[in-house]
Amino acid sequence: MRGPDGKLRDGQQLAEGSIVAIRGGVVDVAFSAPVPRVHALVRAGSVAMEVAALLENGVVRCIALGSTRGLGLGMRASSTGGGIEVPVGETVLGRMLNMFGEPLDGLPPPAAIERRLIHQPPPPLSERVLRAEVLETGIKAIDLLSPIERGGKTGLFGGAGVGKTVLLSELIHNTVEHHHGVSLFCGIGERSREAEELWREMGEAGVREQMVMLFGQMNEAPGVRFLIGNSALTMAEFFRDDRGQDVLLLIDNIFRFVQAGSEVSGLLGRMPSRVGYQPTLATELASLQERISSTRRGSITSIQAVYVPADDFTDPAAAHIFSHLSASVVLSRKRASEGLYPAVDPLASSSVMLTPAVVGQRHYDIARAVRRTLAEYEELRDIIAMLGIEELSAHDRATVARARRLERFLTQPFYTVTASVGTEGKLVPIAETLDGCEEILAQTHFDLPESAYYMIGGLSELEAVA
Ligand SMILES: Nc1ncnc2c1ncn2[C@@H]1O[C@H](COP(=O)(O)OP(=O)(O)OP(=O)(O)O)[C@@H](O)[C@H]1O
Repeated sequence: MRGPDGKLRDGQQLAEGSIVAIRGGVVDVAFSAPVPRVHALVRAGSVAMEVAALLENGVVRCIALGSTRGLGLGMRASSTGGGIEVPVGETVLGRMLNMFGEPLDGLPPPAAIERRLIHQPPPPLSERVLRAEVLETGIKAIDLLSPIERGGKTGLFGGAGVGKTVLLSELIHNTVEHHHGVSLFCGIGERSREAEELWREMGEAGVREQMVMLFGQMNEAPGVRFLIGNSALTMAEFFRDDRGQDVLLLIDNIFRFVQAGSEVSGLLGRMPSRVGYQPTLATELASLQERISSTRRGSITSIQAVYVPADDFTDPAAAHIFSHLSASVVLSRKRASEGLYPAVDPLASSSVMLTPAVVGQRHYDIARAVRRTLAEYEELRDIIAMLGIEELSAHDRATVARARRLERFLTQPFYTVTASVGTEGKLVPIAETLDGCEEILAQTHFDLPESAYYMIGGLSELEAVA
């Protein structure tokens, strides 16, 4: 690739070729020597492409990173042999950029300290560290049942419309302001409207200056949605490695990265594998996820929304993403339909942080007791539906009473939806969440109706009512 000044760098040689085939977003270009290598950037007119495969006789197969409209057979294409680079450094902070690091916010391009290739190896194993530290979010259900690991990876799983984006925005609201370091938001294949909203909200909250936003939304070419994660990581790695900072990386939605990989794979003519996904799904995902790691120098804490197709958690994409995470917050449609927001499924959500050694014995015991109570209630639900609650033993009735209160206590008003719901959002420290759950498990204040526990902050609010 030419430098920002458009000139060739030392040792680079311009290769000229011509287009011999175009199939959707895949373009074949025939080069006489030198033939560009895999991941080289090729330009034809205004269209940028990345070499994905080398065919016979100097023909390279490229993925277009924009619309191929206007390209024609025989058209000239050129490559310097260099790969795609993005600007890195403090000057990208406060900006909204695309996968090339070009502005989407209408301002001049960031004057970068340096430009770096978007494909980079993950840090070596010997450099990695685990800190076993919890990132408190102020969201009761998450802090209690699925604590987020600082420097780890958390997934927010859910089918369409169960509240992934709302929860991710709330997490941004609750953590970005208190985060000492930089934040990076990477939008992959979601709606552009959501991108615009987030950009505006971050500006209003005054946190934009310590944040970079990269977007490759659903209207972009599959190649863009496939590569934008790499662009984001290259920028994040600069802050982690060169500046020794803690980076908060938010991704909405990592499933769209897998989906884009599948589109690209199809266009490249590869035979699909299980459920139609690309045969390279595991490798592609790992090459991105492994770069998201914490090292001796700095950390990357990532929170990734994961769309689960047709609410099927055995879907290969969801299952593979799951295997990379240290905490999984699973959102359930049933809870969302009952209005129990955030719709966190207490039995399906998990975290490697939830051990006595990390969160302490008391937290661990309360979380287990809450889970057990809710699991017992789940089993009793069928009997209640068939025979009515009167048929239950006194012991079971008490379990149901506790479970229904816990369920409601774990709901919480969010800042993100204040305008549409009408209640001001609330942050609840983990100590208050633990006290609250303990009191419910001990059946304190049981004279109050269940509804008193719904959409409150800490249990002290209940005492005010009582
Ligand atoms: N915590 C909440 N409190 C109140 N309403 C909520 C909450 N979370 C989600 N909702 C409701 O659910 C709707 C869908 O939420 P959201 O857009 O976050 O879903 P999603 O899972 O990201 O969906 P998609 O897969 O379509 O992107 C919201 O517009 C809102 O009406």
